[in-house]
Amino acid sequence: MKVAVLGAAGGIGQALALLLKTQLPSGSELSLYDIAPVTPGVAVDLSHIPTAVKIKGFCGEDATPALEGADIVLISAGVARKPGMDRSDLFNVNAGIVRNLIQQVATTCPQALIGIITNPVNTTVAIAAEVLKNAGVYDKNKLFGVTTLDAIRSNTFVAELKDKHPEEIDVPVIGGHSGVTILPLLSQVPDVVFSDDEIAALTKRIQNAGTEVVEAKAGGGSATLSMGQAAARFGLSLVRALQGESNVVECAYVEGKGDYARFFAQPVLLGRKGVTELIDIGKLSAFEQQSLDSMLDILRKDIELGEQFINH
Ligand SMILES: NC(=O)C1=CN([C@@H]2O[C@H](COP(=O)(O)OP(=O)(O)OC[C@H]3O[C@@H](n4cnc5c(N)ncnc54)[C@H](O)[C@@H]3O)[C@@H](O)[C@H]2O)C=CC1
Ligand SMILES: O=C([O-])CC(=O)C(=O)O
Repeated sequence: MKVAVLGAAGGIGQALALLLKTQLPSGSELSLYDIAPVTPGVAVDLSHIPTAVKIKGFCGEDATPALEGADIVLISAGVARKPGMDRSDLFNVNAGIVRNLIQQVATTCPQALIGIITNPVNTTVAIAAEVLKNAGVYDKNKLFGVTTLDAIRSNTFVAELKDKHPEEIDVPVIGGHSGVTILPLLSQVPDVVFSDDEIAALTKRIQNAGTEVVEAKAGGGSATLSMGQAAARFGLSLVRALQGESNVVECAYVEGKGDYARFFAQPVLLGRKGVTELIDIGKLSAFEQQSLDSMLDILRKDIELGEQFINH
């Protein structure tokens, strides 16, 4: 099993690489790539941790050596938000970065499962899909926008509010990954009852949680450590699915049936070939249905922007 992290010298990339070095199954290979010259050094640093995971670091313009033979590629390369910015403000820089990296994935490891972390996820996943499609190697079951951070935040905030253990809580989060497109399905959390006010406040906090971190870091970037944890959880779920484990379910932003938008975050069953089943989003409360209806225009426009960036 080989996992490649692109953007590995960054805040997310380094946290993710550390978690993968300590948690990937024995015999795995971990490959770190970033344009930053420090990247081989990050790999040397991590290589001193005594786990049976081989690690190598690569830097410069060419990601190919890092991608050769990769089964899973996780991409966090790109710029992060500063206070006052929206995720969509990152499009100008990050769209080109994702396009270039995915072009290299398309030629070097087209069969790999790909997880896109780089924002704006609503748009960068559409960019990746179009690049892969134009290269003739697109498999919609193998491309994921990583929205796991929305799920782990929801679990944390609900547990805090209801005095539960966070690991007992599993909130499905659907839609996309920015502002009102992030929709936690709080009505589906078993054995927890919320007042209408609690639902409204929690939903807003989950939608604004990225901004909460951006403001708290005061110009020093956005979520990196919690995102490292979220990406590691998602990446390790992909590993378990590739190894044949059954019942591996995660919420992720995928190209599904198109009932709501071409790409939509929802629970998916993972298997050896990526998504093996789209799990229905179930029954929504009136509040959730209304929130879903009113986000769709925004989500569809975000997706269109990515498609046009490649096919203009
Ligand atoms: N999906 C999600 O839930 C989340 C996504 N993010 C996004 O993840 C991205 C990365 O965030 P951080 O790690 O905090 O940023 P960072 O600035 O700490 O790291 C980004 C890394 O990307 C590298 N990079 C830039 N251009 C590159 C290229 N062409 N090829 C390879 N590497 C390149 C940089 O050298 C840097 O090491 C941002 O776009 C951020 O908005 C952040 C948090 C959550
Ligand atoms: O808010 C940001 O810019 C980073 C991000 O996606 C998150 O923390 O959810």
